[in-house]
Amino acid sequence: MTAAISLAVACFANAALTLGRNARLATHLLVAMVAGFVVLQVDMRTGMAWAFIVPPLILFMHPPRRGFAYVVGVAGVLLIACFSLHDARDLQRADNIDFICSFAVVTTVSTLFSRDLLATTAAVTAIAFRDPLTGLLQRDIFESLAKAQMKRAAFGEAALCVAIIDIDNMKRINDEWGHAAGDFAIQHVTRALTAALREADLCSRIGGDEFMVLFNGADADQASQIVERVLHCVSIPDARAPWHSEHRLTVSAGVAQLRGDEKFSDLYLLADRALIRAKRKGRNLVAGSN
Ligand SMILES: Nc1nc2c(ncn2[C@@H]2O[C@H](COP(=O)(O)OP(=O)(O)OP(=O)(O)O)[C@@H](O)[C@H]2O)c(=O)[nH]1
Repeated sequence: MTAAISLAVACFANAALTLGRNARLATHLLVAMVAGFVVLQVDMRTGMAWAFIVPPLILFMHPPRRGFAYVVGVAGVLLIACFSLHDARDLQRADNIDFICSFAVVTTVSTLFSRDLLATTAAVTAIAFRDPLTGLLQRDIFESLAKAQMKRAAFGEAALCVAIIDIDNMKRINDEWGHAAGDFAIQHVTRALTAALREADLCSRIGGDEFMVLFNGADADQASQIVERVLHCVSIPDARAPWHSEHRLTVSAGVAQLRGDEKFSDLYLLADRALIRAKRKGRNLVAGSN
């Protein structure tokens, strides 16, 4: 009865902590309570029977990568505690040996299952969050990450900028060398972005031939310099390009810096207007928003 009440209290505390977004502490608490419940059972047999829920519980609540080591650790401690606290004669009983073997099997199967789950989760995340042609972030994921970073930047000292980068004369590439050539151009620009951007910069293909970058900790001048590097990388000819030497691939860009409490849509508009100015000035240029 006491054990059942403590388990109920543990579940309640866990739910409260999880709702309060302290999920890690909630997990540790629940695992500790269940492990305590298992160890303090009146006899080893009942304790071991309850122990069966520990590995699946940990793997359900913990991210699988950490759950892998955590489950083995908790299961080991649990077994040692059961052995030390209960009557040693219990060990002689064949059915308890059966319990221990079954527990080991449940632990192993749960752990293997967690590895599968990890691989599946990674694959699904890659499909859901990434643009299939470029591997860059999907627009809506980029937008929500950018909004979160903008909120943080509004409270802090660090500057924040966004840039919109658009391939020049993409329609001509598609019309003259086909859509596969257009796709090649998009991938070429993606490679240039990956080479020129810093690790902290967020990048997305927000539309057909249009990319957006968020520079955290860079003002308009610094962001423009990085975008200039992108322009330089794009201009390096690729021998595999379907247009050979008949075309020179270039991009234009508009940069806007967060000055006050602008929303994401305001910054987008400023960067987009700057991009239009860069196109009007003759393309292959970076323009600022002022
Ligand atoms: N190959 C390919 N083409 C695309 C894709 N998405 C959009 N496009 C094409 O990209 C072109 C975009 O053209 P615009 O940006 O409007 O114009 P542009 O020819 O690039 O001219 P400027 O932007 O003014 O330099 C259109 O022809 C679209 O059909 C894609 O995923 N693959």
